[in-house]
Amino acid sequence: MQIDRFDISGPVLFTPRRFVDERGYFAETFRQSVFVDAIGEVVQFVQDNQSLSERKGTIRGLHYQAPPHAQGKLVRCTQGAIIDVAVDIRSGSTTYGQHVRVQLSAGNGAQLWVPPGFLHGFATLTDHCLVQYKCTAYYDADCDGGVAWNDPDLDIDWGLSGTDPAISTKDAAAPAFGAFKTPF
Ligand SMILES: Cc1cn([C@H]2C[C@H](O)[C@@H](COP(=O)(O)OP(=O)(O)O[C@H]3O[C@@H](C)C(=O)[C@@H](O)[C@H]3O)O2)c(=O)[nH]c1=O
Repeated sequence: MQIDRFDISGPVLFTPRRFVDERGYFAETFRQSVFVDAIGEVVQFVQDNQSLSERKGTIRGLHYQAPPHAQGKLVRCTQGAIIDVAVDIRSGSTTYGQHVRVQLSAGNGAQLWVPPGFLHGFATLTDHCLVQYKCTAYYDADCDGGVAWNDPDLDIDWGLSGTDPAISTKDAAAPAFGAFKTPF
């Protein structure tokens, strides 16, 4: 397992080793001991999610779930490719408002750990994009929140270069980052 860190503390990129042979490959996609060692704490995943985005240029985000139901997420793309983004919204963090941005794809097998205290979102770079993620807390609609994906203060490059993005009604109505009060 290759483990990469960022200038922003918290998020970690995991890239499982692939054992390639004439059949294809084998990979351990999750190993608790390696994961716990890398993030420096014990967490329990209680929910697995999967979303299919039919078209390239779909954006889901930026989302968070507020305490007491805050979620850490381990995100991967198992069909197609995405730009995955985690924005630091931890009060008092020296990197508050800054983000980590990675490409996750079926090809690279990489997985991003998005800890509690981060907004999360992704943009699909291909049609028929399948994204799967493990969560450390159950979904709770009352704690669900978001921030505008295209907020100029966040200045996120979603890698869409002019493509008109497909956005949910909920995400299109999300508040600006400046109007948002972090619950973390
Ligand atoms: C996230 C979620 C949604 N739902 C329901 C609520 C709603 O009717 C429907 C679609 O929900 P959404 O529009 O919020 O789905 P989506 O926009 O895909 O939301 C997801 O986006 C990514 C970026 C994340 O980080 C996730 O945590 C989650 O917020 O599914 C659940 O039942 N359980 C869940 O865990």
